[in-house]
Amino acid sequence: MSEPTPPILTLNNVGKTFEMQGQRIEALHDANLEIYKGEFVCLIGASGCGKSTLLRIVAGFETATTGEVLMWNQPIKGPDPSRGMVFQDYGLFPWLTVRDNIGFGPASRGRPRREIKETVDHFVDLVGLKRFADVYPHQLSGGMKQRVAIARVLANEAEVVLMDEPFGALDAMTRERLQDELLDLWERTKLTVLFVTHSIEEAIVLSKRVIVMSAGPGRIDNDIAIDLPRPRDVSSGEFNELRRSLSTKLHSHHAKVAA
Ligand SMILES: Nc1ncnc2c1ncn2[C@@H]1O[C@H](COP(=O)(O)OP(=O)(O)OP(=O)(O)O)[C@@H](O)[C@H]1O
Repeated sequence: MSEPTPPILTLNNVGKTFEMQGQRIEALHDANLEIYKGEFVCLIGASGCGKSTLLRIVAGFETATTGEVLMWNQPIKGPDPSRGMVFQDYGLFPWLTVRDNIGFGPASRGRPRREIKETVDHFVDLVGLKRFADVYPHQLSGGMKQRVAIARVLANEAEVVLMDEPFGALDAMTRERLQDELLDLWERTKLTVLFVTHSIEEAIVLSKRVIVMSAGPGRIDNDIAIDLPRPRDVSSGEFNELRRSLSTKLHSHHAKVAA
């Protein structure tokens, strides 16, 4: 019998406490989570409940105070291109063209020029920016910038894409279009995505699983499978039922914290 595939990411009793001006802030308490290759998982929860902290620990930008974080059963010891982060403010280099932004990772890892060109051409095409390959970030719309940021992570051979409210700064129409594009990319590339959002609707549209977090201290409260067929119809009864149930869960946590 073949061995079961291990999770791509594992969090075992992960905690994070920050020290700030003599105060201790428990940003994350005893978080346990397993994510399997190819899953699209959204983290949702009130402001300050530790979503970004959890993402940054997985990225390797922060170290956990307690517990362990593993990728393919190996401890995460720092940032690595296999875990690429996409931020709300894009994080592009303004002095580089779209092409050079996307090729930055492979170039800094010393890949041959021809290979870099092929990689960049492939990803520029994949995110539909062929016509804009030689322009600078300030010449792009927000949606286009976010596509460059995603292509940059993919060109760097990320297996896991960590997205911290990537569409939060975009207008509703652009946001919906990018959600569709991201789902299309995800289906084609079989990426594993861990995505932070404040929007219940966005979480249900995108996810295979929604992780509900709560504050004071930050922790994981629920892990909910979203089994709706794709593409998801935001006006369907089942979608609304899930929206209501997630909203109730989020608000009951707020109420507990406030009490
Ligand atoms: N570098 C830091 N130093 C001190 N405290 C921090 C630091 N980073 C985060 N925190 C604290 O940890 C807690 C969790 O913050 P975090 O940014 O992870 O929450 P969040 O759920 O992502 O919030 P939001 O939805 O508002 O972005 C907050 O109380 C925050 O003030």
